[in-house]
Amino acid sequence: MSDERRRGRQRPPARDRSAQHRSAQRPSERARRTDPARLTAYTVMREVAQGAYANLALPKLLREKRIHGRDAGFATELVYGATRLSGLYDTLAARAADRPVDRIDPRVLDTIRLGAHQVLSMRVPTHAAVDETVALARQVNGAGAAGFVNAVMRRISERSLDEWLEVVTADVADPTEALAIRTSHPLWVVKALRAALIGHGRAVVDTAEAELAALLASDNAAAKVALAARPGLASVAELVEAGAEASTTSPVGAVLPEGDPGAIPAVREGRAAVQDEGSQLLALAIATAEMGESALTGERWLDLCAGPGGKAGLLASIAVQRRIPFVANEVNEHRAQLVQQTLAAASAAAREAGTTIEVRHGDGREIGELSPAAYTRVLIDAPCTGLGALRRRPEARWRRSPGDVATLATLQRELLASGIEATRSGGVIGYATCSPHLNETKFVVQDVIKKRDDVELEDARPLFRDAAGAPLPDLGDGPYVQLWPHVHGTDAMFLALLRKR
Ligand SMILES: C[S@@+](CC[C@H](N)C(=O)[O-])C[C@H]1O[C@@H](n2cnc3c(N)ncnc32)[C@H](O)[C@@H]1O
Repeated sequence: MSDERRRGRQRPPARDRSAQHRSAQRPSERARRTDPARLTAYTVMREVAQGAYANLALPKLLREKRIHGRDAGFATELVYGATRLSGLYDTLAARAADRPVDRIDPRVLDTIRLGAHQVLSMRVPTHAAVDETVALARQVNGAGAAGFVNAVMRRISERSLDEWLEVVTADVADPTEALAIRTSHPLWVVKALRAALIGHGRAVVDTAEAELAALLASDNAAAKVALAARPGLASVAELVEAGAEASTTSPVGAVLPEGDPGAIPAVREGRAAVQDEGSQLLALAIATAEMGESALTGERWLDLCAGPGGKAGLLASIAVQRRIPFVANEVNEHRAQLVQQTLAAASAAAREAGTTIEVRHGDGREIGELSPAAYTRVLIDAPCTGLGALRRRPEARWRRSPGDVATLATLQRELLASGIEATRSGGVIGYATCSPHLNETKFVVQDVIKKRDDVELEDARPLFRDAAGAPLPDLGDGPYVQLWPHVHGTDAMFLALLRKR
């Protein structure tokens, strides 16, 4: 939690400097409107409540409202922080309002979440945070609600975050439940992540609590903006020239300390892309895995679940360099279009090189039967709960449920089986998720391969090399690779590497 607070210390918009003066005024005389950054944050919170994704809705609205620089950073921290920590802030709101949270209007609750985040986890002076939250409430929730928000905010601001955490966990005997409250994660997610840390060999029972606390803290910290230079289309040097810093984790990566990645020409032109460094390493691992002799000629690569096209972008550009035809498949039409767009630069390079990139719109479960043994490298980046990318998707932890794991596990098995069918003898298959949940990772792979004798599990760990070419440490017991945000600074990506006999 202290990590969250340290990283969340965005400077507030300039108008907060006049808040000291305003706090001496009577509430009826105070500002009736808040600033555009807070209003934008509120609007995005409401969109997220209707099903939008914060990481898509926020940049769009910031662009529309022409909010840039420090104010954009402030709005981003507000939305991400208030959304991630909404479970905790709702508990505090209920205490402060002396009523169950489901008896607080959801629109008013969003205003309180934003206010609580400013007071408890950001550097905004308390009086400014309370005044601005009341001004926002008056503007978007109405005058009656503003009085309620004022009372709730004043009670919340009577204690520091640490003091509140003591209060709300005082009667909680179970340490895992207390950790879930403190770090604002659903209990089932905390339990699943604890099991994953042990099951992937990252922790033993004695070290699990400390590892878990570090992992959950990293879920609440702002993730850096990572960029990938697509081989043959852009270089890390070009990204560095544009203001990024070369990644130490990924050979094709760079990290953007500040600014809009869309302003970098290579990103705008699809020659580079925003992409987690773990995803970059994973795509590079698939491209470099050793194949059996029978797969070395007439190569053809497949990304079975490609949308929106991040890993396909890296794989396709490498395939073009090697003059290998590449197929990206996606079941969702809109996402298939996104793949088409992100592969536009690689597709142009493919035409020039006399090779092909095809974007296919269809169900990956059918490809094994439609095109048996047609591909030499196959990536199955399966749809999953995304429990490994919670820091980038602030609302995800509240949207997912344990039932999703069971539904997805069936689809994951079917996609993996189809991918194996589509692979030629000697070819390699990568099964990946951005979740470390055991039921989506190891158990899927073990279950599928125990019913087959045409595939063997390979050690994926030697394929993970950092920017200097050194083996990436702490990848688990193998043969799988499991990355962790608190260890590698990447999303918690999982990879199983298989070879077709
Ligand atoms: C984890 S995402 C893939 C991310 C992608 N590889 C990237 O790096 O950008 C999983 C994708 O699988 C797609 N999907 C879900 N069911 C599918 C199916 N039956 N066949 C093919 N794709 C499917 C989803 O729409 C989603 O775009």
